[in-house]
Formats: sequence, C-alpha cells, structure tokens
Amino acid sequence: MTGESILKKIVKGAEAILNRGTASANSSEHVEILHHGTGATPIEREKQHLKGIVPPAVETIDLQMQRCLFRLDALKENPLEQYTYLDRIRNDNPNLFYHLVMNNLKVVGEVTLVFQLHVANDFAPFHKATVSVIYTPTVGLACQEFSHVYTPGTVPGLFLSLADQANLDSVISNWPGQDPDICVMTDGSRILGLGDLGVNGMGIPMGKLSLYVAAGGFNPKKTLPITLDLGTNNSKNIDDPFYLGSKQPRADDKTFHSFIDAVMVALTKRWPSLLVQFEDFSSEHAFETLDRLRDKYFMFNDDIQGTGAVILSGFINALNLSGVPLKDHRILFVGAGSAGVGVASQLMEHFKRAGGLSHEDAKNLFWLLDSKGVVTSDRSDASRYPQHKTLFLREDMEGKQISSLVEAIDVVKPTALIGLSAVGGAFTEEVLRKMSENNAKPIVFPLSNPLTNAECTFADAVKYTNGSVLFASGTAFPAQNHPVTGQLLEPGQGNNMYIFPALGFGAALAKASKVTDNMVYDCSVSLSKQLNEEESALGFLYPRIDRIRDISAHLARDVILTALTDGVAREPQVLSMYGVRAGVPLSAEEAGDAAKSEALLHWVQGKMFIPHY
Ligand SMILES: NC(=O)C1=CN([C@@H]2O[C@H](COP(=O)(O)OP(=O)(O)OC[C@H]3O[C@@H](n4cnc5c(N)ncnc54)[C@H](O)[C@@H]3O)[C@@H](O)[C@H]2O)C=CC1
Ligand SMILES: CC(=O)C(=O)O
Ligand SMILES: [Mg+2]
Repeated sequence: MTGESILKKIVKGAEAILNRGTASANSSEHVEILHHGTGATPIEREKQHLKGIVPPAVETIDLQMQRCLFRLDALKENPLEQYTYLDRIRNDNPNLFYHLVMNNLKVVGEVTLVFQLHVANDFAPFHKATVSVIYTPTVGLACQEFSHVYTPGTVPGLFLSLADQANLDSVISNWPGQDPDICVMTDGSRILGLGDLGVNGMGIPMGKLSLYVAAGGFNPKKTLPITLDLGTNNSKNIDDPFYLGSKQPRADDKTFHSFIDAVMVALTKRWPSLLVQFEDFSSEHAFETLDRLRDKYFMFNDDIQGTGAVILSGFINALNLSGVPLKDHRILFVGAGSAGVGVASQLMEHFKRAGGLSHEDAKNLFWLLDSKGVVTSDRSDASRYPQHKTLFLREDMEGKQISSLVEAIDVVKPTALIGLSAVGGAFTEEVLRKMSENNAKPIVFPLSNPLTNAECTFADAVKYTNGSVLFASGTAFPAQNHPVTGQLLEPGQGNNMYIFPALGFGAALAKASKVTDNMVYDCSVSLSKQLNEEESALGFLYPRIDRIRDISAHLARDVILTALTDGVAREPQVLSMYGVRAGVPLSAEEAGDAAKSEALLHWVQGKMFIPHY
C-alpha cells in the first residue's frame, strides 16, 4: 500500500470512528473499549465514563498501528523488548495486536506513512516482519528468558502440573477465558532446537496460537495455551532462582503417559470439541502420544504432521523445478527425530500416492543421518533404536557405517538435503559445494529453528551453489542477489506455520471427530498449489507469507472437504451444504462440485476473525 492510500484509509477510518454507534454500559464492554484506548469514540467515552481516562486524541486503529511500528523500529536492536512490547499489546488490546500483526507479517519494499515522515528509507523489511518477533526466531529467545521477563499477575496460559494430577478438573476450571476451540500444548521438553526449557516453553503455545488467529482465523478469545510441568532436566532451570516451574527431574515415561492421559480426559470432559495440538514434545513422546491418542481424541502433532505437510508442499514445487524425475531423487535427512521422520514419512506417502512407487521403492530413496551416523539395520546400537527410526532403516549398506555428513554425501549423492538436526551450521561450505557439484539444482532445506540452529544461512547456500540452490529454511532469511545475474532471490520459509493454522481451522470448523492422514496430506498438496503467477515465475517454493489469510481459507476449505470424504465431519451446516449425514463419507465426485466448493470457501472466510473496534 502506498503512503497516499494509507493516508486515505486513516482519514476514512477517523470519519468512521466519529460516527460509530453507542455502546451499552456492561462491564466487559467497558474493559474492551477502555483497551481500545484512543480508538474509543467520543460517544463511547461519554457512555462508558472514559473521559479523562484515555488521552484526548481520537485515533483510528491504523494510526495506533503506525505508532506501534514506530516503537518497534526504535526497539529493533533489542528483539526481546520488541517481543515483550507486542506481548503487552496482545494482552491489553487484542484487536490492535492482530491488526498490527496481520498487516505486517511481511512487508517488502514498502515504507509506511509514519516511516516516510520520520524515518530514513533504510528500514529493513526483515525488521518489520512481525512474524519474526512473535514467532521464530525471537520466540526462541523469549522462551529462554520467559522466567526473567514474566510479569506477575499476567496469565500467559494454563500451567498443568504433575502435582495437580488428582485435581485437574478443578485446575482447568480456573481458566478465566472463554471456552476454547483450539489449544496448543507442550511439556517444554524440546522447544525449537533449544532443548528442554521446562515451563519456559510457554512462549511456543502462545506464539503458535497468535498464528492460529492471525493466519488461520480463530477467535483469539477462544484459544488456550497449555504448558505441562513435568519437571525439567535442564540444570540452568534448576539453578535459576527465577525459574517458574517445579525444580524436579523430568517424570519417567510411565508417569508421563499417565499424566497425559489424565490431562486429555480432563480437557475433553470440560471442552468436548476442543482441538489439541501437541507441540515440541521430545521425539519419542511425540510419536508415542500421537500413535496412542490420535483415534481417541481430536488432536494432532504439529512437529510430526504439520512439519511433514509443510515440507512436502515445498518439496513438490522443488521437485518440479529440479527437473529430476521423482523416482530418481535421493534424499538425505540430517536429523532423525520427530521432525525428520515426520517429514520423511510424508514425502514417502507422496512418492507412493503421486509417483506410484511401491513402499519398498519409495523407502529406498531415503537416507537418515542422526548424531551417530546413517541409520542402518546393522549399526551397533540398532537394537536400541526408538520405533520411529526403524521406519527408515537402510538395509543395503553391507556393513558399511557412515558417521559424517560429508561421507554420506559422497556415498549417497543426494539430490536433496533436509536439515532437521538442530545443529547450527551443519551444512558447511564443503557440504554445499558438493551438493552443487552433484546437482544442477540442489534442494537444500536447513529447517531447524531458531535462526542460530539453522543448518546453513541462505547467503551461504546461494554463495556455495553459485545461485543454483532450491532453498527453504525454518526461520526466514533475508533475500540475496544471484552471484552471477544479480537477480534478487527470495528464500522460502519451510515452517509449519503455513499448515497448522489452516489444518486446525478447517478441522475445527468441520467439527471433525479426528484429524485423519488424508486431511493432513490434502492440506499439504493444497498448499503446493497456492503459488500465484508471479510467485511461480520467480521460482518460489512457498507463497508469500503476507497472503497467508487467503491461503489458509483455501487450505481450510480443502481440509473440510477431506473431512467430508473421510466421513469424519460433523458440523451440520457443512453436512447440509453437501446433503450428507454425519459418518457417511461424501464421494470424491460430489466433493469436486465447483459451485459448492466455492460456497464452502465463502462460508470459511465468513468464519474468520477480523480485528476491528
Ligand atoms: N521448520 C519447521 O517447521 C520445523 C522445524 N523443526 C526443527 O527441527 C529440529 C529437530 O526437531 P526434532 O526432530 O523434534 O528434534 P530431535 O532432537 O528429536 O531430533 C534431532 C535429530 O538430529 C540428530 N542429530 C543431532 N546432532 C546431529 C549431527 N551432528 N548430525 C546428524 N544428526 C544429528 C539427532 O540424533 C536426532 O535424530 C529443531 O531445531 C526444530 O526446531 C521442528 C519442527 C518444525
Ligand atoms: C516450527 C516448529 O514447530 C519447531 O521448530 O519446533
Ligand atoms: Mg515445534
């Protein structure tokens, strides 16, 4: 948007604000309007006895947003301050927070009105992307500092402690918010690539839920962040006088599972249709809980399923650009945890469904490298592999064990290198050069978060592959110029934030009885088709993040359609649109009805939260 059009919008908004209707004087509205601050109309101020309480100026939400941006810019050398500043706004004035976030997810090549007036044009777009503050990379820092920056009296979410296992009903009933539709739950045991942060991990459910609202369309009042306190094995937490969780070693596996079961029973007793997203659990627990609970509860695991779906989507586009037929790809994963195996499984599913490969043929295109080497059937620790690793055992290495990444590249000659190891810088100059020597267009995805854990930067990937790389990273990197042509290259962000808001929104709107594999897979394929003409021409793997709302609406619609064809949708309005009964699968042919699908899209869009006063 140009400075002139922003100005017009502000003037129009100021007229609207002066004309806005009266408000009744009930106490919750009083608080809400008080929180609009200078956005309260003169009439509202009169009726709600706010005169003198808010400053005299009457401002539009756009002007308030500009002030916030100005403040964020002033704080750009201190990301944690930016984060806490935004967090205060999120608490006090959610409408302003989401207006700000949604309008500044990513702004490229644009200078807003206030910046034109006050700031030189060197304001880097990277700093203006609110998503980088409320999500990765800054959320990682915010988690590490959670116990230090916590303001007593604020309610970041619900803390459920092992010590309260017998009283979970009563603890859950203390939640002061509205009945939630969506909850993100972590036990803080593997926060991004930062390890066990204990209850400091609360920043992750908060950040993910902000995206459920901004990108997906959930009502912020109906979101619930949960952090489970099962102890911590991080000595920094134990030694920290300010640590906000229990200073005990993590519970054993049996206690962990019994607590998770008790939590799920209590949550669904109180809120039967609540969708629970499991997030950042240590890998074995992530797989075990998903396997055990997925058919019993309305839940999914974001690190396994959301990440699998988002990376498959970018990979489908990279496959097309690579010029290498699907069956000739060789994919080397660096990292074989919840994310690595989740992504490998989703890619393999696609190779079977879209490429027509048998299970064995598809599996043979994958090599997984963990901290001890390539995962083979005859490695010395093979009998102790956790179950998830055994899905991708190499059985053809004839006793040869490979422990280094460089050696693995020499032996495997991968067309694609996927980093989910949390080892920052693992894709060295030598690694990247080898990928470039072996492939005309190497696929290199350093997906670990936050920024410091990324396996390589975009700058290095471009430099050491001479600009030929097909790239996506978990945390956004700034654009680079092609070393030969000088063309501006914009990197893709392969982060599950493109999937979970829409998968969750679609599943919740459908009132699905469960999240099926087909819903996850179709959400992924749908995302791969969302590139517009310009993005396709530029060779993007993912659409621009500032289009996320529109994209999420399409993805959510497709998730609902799959819930219908899987026979798990229960929302009466959705069922009646297609004339089916709950539990009766819709045929693929009926699901393909273009007019109905358009009507469903409009229905989804109409359900999306829009911040306003
Ligand atoms: N881009 C995205 O959307 C997502 C990114 N992630 C990131 O993926 C990373 C891993 O997550 P999880 O799989 O849950 O963690 P994890 O700790 O279970 O897995 C890490 C894996 O890396 C391996 N590893 C460690 N050092 C290694 C080395 N030097 N060489 C080769 N392998 C090595 C480990 O053996 C393990 O298999 C984290 O940084 C996380 O932030 C996770 C989910 C989504
Ligand atoms: C993005 C995400 O879910 C992770 O890094 O764990
Ligand atoms: Mg995660």
